[in-house]
Amino acid sequence: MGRVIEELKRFRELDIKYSEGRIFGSMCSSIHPLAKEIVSLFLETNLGDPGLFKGTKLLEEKAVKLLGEILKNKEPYGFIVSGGTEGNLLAMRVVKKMKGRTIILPKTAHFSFEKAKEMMDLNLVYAPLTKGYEIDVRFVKDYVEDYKVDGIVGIAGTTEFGTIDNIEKLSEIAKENDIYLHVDAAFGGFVIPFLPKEYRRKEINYTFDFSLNVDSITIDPHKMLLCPIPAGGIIFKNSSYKRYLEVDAPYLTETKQATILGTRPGFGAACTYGLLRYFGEEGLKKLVKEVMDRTFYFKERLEREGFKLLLEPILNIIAIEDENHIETCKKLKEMGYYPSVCFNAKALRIVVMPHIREEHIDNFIEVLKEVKRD
Ligand SMILES: CC1=C(O)/C(=C\N=C/Cc2ccc(O)cc2)C(COP(=O)(O)O)=CN1
Repeated sequence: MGRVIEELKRFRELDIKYSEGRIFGSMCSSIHPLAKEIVSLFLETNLGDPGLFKGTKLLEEKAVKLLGEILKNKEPYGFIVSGGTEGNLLAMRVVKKMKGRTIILPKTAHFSFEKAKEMMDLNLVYAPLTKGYEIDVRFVKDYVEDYKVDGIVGIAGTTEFGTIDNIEKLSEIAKENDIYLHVDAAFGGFVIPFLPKEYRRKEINYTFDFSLNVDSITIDPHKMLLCPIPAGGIIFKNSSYKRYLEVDAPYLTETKQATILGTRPGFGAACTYGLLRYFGEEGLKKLVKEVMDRTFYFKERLEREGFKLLLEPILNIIAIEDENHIETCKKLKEMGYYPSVCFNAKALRIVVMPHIREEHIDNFIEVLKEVKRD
């Protein structure tokens, strides 16, 4: 066995480690030490055959219940799945069966909806963005008055900018027109509810949960809850949505299966429950405050060096204006730094995850200055 491990270690050494402080474009981070212990406990569990793993299935149900509490839903129905992509795919599966195939969504929508379109033959209508990079609600309101729309997608914490669509207004449109509303809070779900008041702005509507007329929400533990991959979350308003998801699964210990993955790990559910119990509301508020403090340290340092941000950070995501953002990003990667780029704007994209410390920010800014000098 030692021979195999030695060979595998040589490959692992080729990976960049979050702890090196050079990964600036990831929405994942170093997993919490507690998670490592939970993974080893639940590594061989399979939620694809829950009758064999009754304890692990109970933990998934308890994790869904705790996510329901965060999302103001007393009777949540859902799963800990492989990621935000599977969460969004499951929501689109329900929309198509329940209502139909036309979905209106913002241009900031994650590309997982393009996968859903190809897999389910959806008709996606991309709504334009406001100057604040939120979905243009007026466009949505006008469009649904003229055309049949079956589902609306709003993003609570966009991948590119961390902006928050006005879910309250979208929920009013959805209710008035009997349209399904899915909220993609894959990233924002573990940030927005815990955002300190000093980082909340009066012009932004932060409400995105089931207190509104919302049918489903994606919320990913393997992003800001520091769970190991894979751990996505999909929560529906209640168990009435079950009938649109379940297929017969004759040879399993249970006769129905709803998720896209059949055989699926149980440690994601165990880590979600374990870390939610470990952190609690105060722990998550502390974690979010830390990354927001560092986001604004980053902002101030950048602006002091003459860089311009595309918008004031809303969550722990920074967009740095750059006419040659693709080239700049390429050069930074050649120098060993890994930010990302925006799609709907000429800007470098930075996600300030917990593994990024102030000294990493200082080093990044020195390298960025060098790249921009050349
Ligand atoms: C709003 C939204 C997202 O920002 C998102 C992923 N985002 C970012 C995924 C990512 C993670 C680590 C990394 O190094 C690079 C990218 C997904 C898909 O989530 P996934 O399937 O878990 O990747 C859905 N919605």
